Amino acid sequence: SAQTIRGLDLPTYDGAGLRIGILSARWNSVVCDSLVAGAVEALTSCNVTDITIEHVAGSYEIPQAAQVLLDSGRFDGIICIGCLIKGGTMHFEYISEAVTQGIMRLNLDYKVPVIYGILGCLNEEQAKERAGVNGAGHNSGKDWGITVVESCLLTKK
Ligand SMILES: O=c1[nH]c(NC[C@H](O)[C@H](O)[C@H](O)CO)c([N+](=O)[O-])c(=O)[nH]1
Repeated sequence: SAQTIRGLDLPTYDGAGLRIGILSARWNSVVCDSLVAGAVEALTSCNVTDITIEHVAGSYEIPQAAQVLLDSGRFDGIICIGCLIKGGTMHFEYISEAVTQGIMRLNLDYKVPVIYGILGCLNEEQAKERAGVNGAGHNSGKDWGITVVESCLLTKK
């Protein structure tokens, strides 16, 4: 069978002493809670113990809340977690684009890793597969936990 080449090899890094914030939307919480758990599991595997978890209502609220965390100066990196599921309107497109641009801007303005963990899904099945809900598929939260440590270590070089 064709070996898939997609995905991220998950090395582990020593993230001891890093202060990591996880900012999660409550919309589609079954998915987001699973992603948060995956991120925490990955961070723990990298010896990160200083983990702060905050919640906002929806993905649209994430960039502003992430900016508040960044302005506190208390974090070396942030993982933004949300799940957008396409509905019957254009809401999905508008929120997704705004949140994506907002998170990228924070990375560049603050020079702090702000990891993009906003799932953009066309249906619930896609969301569950990418969040490892009920053990199905792969939990992308694990990727993001490793990614924030790697980016923090690079930033601190
Ligand atoms: O995080 C999400 N927020 C959603 N909407 C709420 C939005 O993020 C804001 O909370 C709301 O618009 C108030 O600002 C979603 N949908 O509308 O479908 C969604 O799928 N996911």
